[in-house]
Amino acid sequence: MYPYYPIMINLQEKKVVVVGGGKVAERKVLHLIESHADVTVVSPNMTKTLRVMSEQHQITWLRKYFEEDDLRDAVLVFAATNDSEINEKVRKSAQPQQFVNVVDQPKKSDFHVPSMVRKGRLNIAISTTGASPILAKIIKKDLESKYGEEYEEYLDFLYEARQQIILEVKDSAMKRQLLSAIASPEFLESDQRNERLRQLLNHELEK
Ligand SMILES: C[C@@]1(CC(=O)O)c2cc3[nH]c(cc4nc(cc5[nH]c(cc(n2)[C@H]1CCC(=O)O)[C@@](C)(CC(=O)O)[C@@H]5CCC(=O)O)C(CC(=O)O)=C4CCC(=O)O)c(CCC(=O)O)c3CC(=O)O
Ligand SMILES: NC(=O)C1=CN([C@@H]2O[C@H](COP(=O)(O)OP(=O)(O)OC[C@H]3O[C@@H](n4cnc5c(N)ncnc54)[C@H](O)[C@@H]3O)[C@@H](O)[C@H]2O)C=CC1
Repeated sequence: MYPYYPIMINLQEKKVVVVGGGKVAERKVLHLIESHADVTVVSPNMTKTLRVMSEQHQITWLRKYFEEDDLRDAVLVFAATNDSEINEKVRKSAQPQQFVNVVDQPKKSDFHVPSMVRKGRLNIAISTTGASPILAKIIKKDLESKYGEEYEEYLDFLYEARQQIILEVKDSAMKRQLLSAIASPEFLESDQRNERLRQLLNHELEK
């Protein structure tokens, strides 16, 4: 077992090809669309949800059986049919620089899709490296109860506050101290975050 390398990847306007249009393909496509990827599904038929997405031009549907040329220009490829021979053919058709996920062959996949907790800018990915997708889902539920909806607004605040601190505070020790201060339960729970930040900044800058 090789350790996989986790990254948060910006897929905006990147071409992603999903071969197969069943339940598993649908789950992958929904997350890809959330990330604004340019998704093409190659499959003679698709689930109702995928059909609606195609009608609404959220995805491109190539209504056909897979052919090698369908992978052209894709950065990511999902071999998500229910036919393991076709999935293998997809994998073999890919160029070395393309990353392929084979839904029924974890060991032959260049990447796995983790379970995800998303609260705005907070993005937690859970992987069991193929050992147990169900455990990944259980851990996700657990983390979802710990990191609730309040984190979305809080992270937006942290983002803005950090930009402001970087801009206004030149001393690196002071900067570090302020960045730590705002990443605390006190700020998470406060409903007067901006006022508190201003006070802190004024206090530090007067020193
Ligand atoms: C390797 C990986 C490759 C990949 O797909 O990227 C893979 C492979 C396989 N999954 C299988 C089955 C199931 N997968 C799920 C669910 C999810 N599977 C996901 C990811 C991954 N699945 C990657 C590793 C993730 C990790 O390392 O933890 C999640 C996290 C993300 C997503 O898919 O979006 C998503 C949870 C989404 C959520 O958080 O809600 C469920 C449960 C359910 O559906 O409720 C079952 C049924 C129970 C079971 O079998 O365990 C099978 C057997 C198929 C068969 O029986 O033929 C294989 C193939 C094999 O293992 O050989
Ligand atoms: N990685 C994961 O998370 C999981 C993987 N699986 C695996 O995923 C496979 C697919 O599962 P489902 O989506 O439920 O199957 P499904 O039967 O709902 O869908 C299969 C899709 O593949 C398409 N297809 C078949 N031959 C094709 C070809 N030559 N070219 C293009 N498309 C083709 C069909 O038209 C259909 O849309 C299962 O066989 C299972 O091994 C199952 C559960 C979870």
